[in-house]
Amino acid sequence: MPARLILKGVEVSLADRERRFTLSVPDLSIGAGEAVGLTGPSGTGKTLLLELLGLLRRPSAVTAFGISSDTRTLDLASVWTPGAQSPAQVRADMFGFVPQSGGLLPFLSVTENIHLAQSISGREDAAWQDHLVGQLGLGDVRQLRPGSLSIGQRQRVAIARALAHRPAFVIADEPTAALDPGAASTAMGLLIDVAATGGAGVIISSHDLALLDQFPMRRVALELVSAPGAAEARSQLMHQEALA
Ligand SMILES: Nc1ncnc2c1ncn2[C@@H]1O[C@H](COP(=O)(O)OP(=O)(O)OP(=O)(O)O)[C@@H](O)[C@H]1O
Repeated sequence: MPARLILKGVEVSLADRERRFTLSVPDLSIGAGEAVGLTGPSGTGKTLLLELLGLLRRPSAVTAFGISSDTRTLDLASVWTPGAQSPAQVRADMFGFVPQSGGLLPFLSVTENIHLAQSISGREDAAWQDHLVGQLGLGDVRQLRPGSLSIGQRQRVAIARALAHRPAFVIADEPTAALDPGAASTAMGLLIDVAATGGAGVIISSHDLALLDQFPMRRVALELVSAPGAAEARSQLMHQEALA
């Protein structure tokens, strides 16, 4: 059985002196090769949810949070326990990230940026790297540095880099926000296709509902559920029908 990311009864909070925000995920499951679109009004916790999934935030409550397959279950809630595999190790091993605007290293070429993900994880695979460069239409610019690429090309490099080490899951936070509608649609389609080809599950946040509607993916949304004026703002993950 391919890997499946499973969350049940998971909560994560942000707090400072004046306020507290809690995101609740009653139930979320993302399978290998599956694409999930994440939406929700500004401030409902989309980035926080993606940070939780990518082990950048420690959950405050967990019934189940793990990656399961036939051969093993990796308990993601235990990565903060001393002596366990660290969040950074598990993150580098299991996840790829596509940030809002590239996040590429400016002094490395396209190929070197993509290859870095393989060398960090110890998963060198020149054939897969060449496949990604080809599928993402980057063959003609592979020797160039990010500064001489268009924004759309940079996002395609970021997609290739996120998938280069064959992660089980890809987390994309507003990956097309900086692109014009045509380039956004191309990049979104490629992200979904390339992730599926690599057998990776992908979760993509976007404000652009019309863009998400172009692709046949499962949809989840965050909604604010706290009463107005409540001491703690609370948001919750809801499941929606795919519209495409
Ligand atoms: N230190 C903090 N303490 C309490 N609440 C916080 C803190 N930092 C951020 N928040 C709140 O957490 C909520 C979730 O933020 P997050 O950035 O995840 O939302 P988002 O849905 O990604 O927003 P956007 O669509 O505008 O990017 C926001 O309402 C924000 O105001």
